[in-house]
Amino acid sequence: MPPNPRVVNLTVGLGNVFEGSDPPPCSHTLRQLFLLFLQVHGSEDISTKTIHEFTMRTAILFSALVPSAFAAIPFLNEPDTGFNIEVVPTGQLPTLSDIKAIPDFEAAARHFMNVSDYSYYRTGAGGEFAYRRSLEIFSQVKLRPRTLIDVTNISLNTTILGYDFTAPFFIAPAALAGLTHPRAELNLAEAAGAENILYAPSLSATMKIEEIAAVAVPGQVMFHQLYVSRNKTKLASDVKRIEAAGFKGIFVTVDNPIEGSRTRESRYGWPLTTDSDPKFTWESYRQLRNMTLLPIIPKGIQSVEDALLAIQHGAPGIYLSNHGARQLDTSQSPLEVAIEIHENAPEVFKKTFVFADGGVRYGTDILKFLALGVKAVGLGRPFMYSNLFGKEGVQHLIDLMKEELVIDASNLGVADLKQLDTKWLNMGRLLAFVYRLDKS
Ligand SMILES: Cc1cc2nc3c(=O)[nH]c(=O)nc-3n(C[C@H](O)[C@H](O)[C@H](O)COP(=O)(O)O)c2cc1C
Repeated sequence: MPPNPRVVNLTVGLGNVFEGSDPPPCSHTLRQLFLLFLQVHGSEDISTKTIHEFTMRTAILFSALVPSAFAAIPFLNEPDTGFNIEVVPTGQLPTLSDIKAIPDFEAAARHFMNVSDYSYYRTGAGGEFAYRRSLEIFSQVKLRPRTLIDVTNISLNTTILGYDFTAPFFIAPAALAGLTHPRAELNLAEAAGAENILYAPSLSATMKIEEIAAVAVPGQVMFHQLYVSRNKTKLASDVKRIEAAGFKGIFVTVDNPIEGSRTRESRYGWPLTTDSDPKFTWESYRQLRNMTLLPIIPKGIQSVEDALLAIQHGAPGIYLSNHGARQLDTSQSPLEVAIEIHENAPEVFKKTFVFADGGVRYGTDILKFLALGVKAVGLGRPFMYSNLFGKEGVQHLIDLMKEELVIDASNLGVADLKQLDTKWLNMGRLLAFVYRLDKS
């Protein structure tokens, strides 16, 4: 018997609806389900009511099945794009020109670094569920390209808190760059200077605050990360040193009242690199702001409530981050935080400058953050891995990302990055993956 065209249309349509799930349930399965449904109901009638009932039941069925299907997909350190690190002799790096995309740097690092040092960079907290989600969530967010748009003049130039840079991405603060290169943070600062992108060294850097500042090229703007020390004399001294060395802004880390439980790293006896004050509150944030004229941006905002509190307490910017998922496992990914804010208090993106990082590896990842209203997007681990190749490696990463961004923006049909908004994203599908706050 030829298939009933109405059944075919309906099931193909439903296939599209559920295509956001991964793997997509195919139209064939849906057709079988629908035929089964008709059989159970003992009816040949395909009325609107029957279709409606079938749709509702199938939706319920798939909403139960899809998350488990998704969870069953094994995590890939890097998607397979044909980079064969196995041909490189053990203990050697590939040639830099073989690094064609940002994830290649991590494959090279895992191959080259000793397991203890690699584990320090790579570690997430707990079972690393948040680490994996921060990376995987981007592939669940779909782009909606527009066509027939002149994209010949895309500029990546951007302004961050009044300072001009050549790209809307930056080098996020990460401790101990010396594990990858003897010149440690100096390479990162120099590459950022040569390319005119923002770099914010960590307070737990291998090099001293002043040593990093000394390699800045004339006019180069850098921010600095700050942990709020329990020792108030040290805290005052840290702030003064950052200011005196010429840094133009401070990211104060607020997502680590105490260090996270980092299982992978703990196997190798890594000591704590911070002495964060667990008593640090919004009131102390106000006091900290009185210690300097530099803008102090809370780094590690993970909810719409805290984004609003930061604005209430006069923060000149906020930084959405879960510390590379190193603090609290199963904390929502920063992309989800951006969505949460966009859904519940979109004015945040207008009232304050929003930075974000976490799992960013592709040009499209950056475009998704920008579409939600984030203005500057950070990368942590990739830059640390790129430092294995020295300053040249860091610059190679920056060039790759700039190139990808232009290519991706062109194919998305965005002539000007400032035009990006959620119309370029499939928001409906996206919201199916995030926790939506109860507005009642
Ligand atoms: C090895 C390592 C060290 C880090 N050290 C710091 C730090 O000292 N201060 C801080 O605020 N964040 C630190 N972070 C978090 C980064 O600033 C950033 O939030 C995170 O790496 C972004 O995620 P990504 O690695 O997926 O890009 C560190 C991250 C890594 C991987």
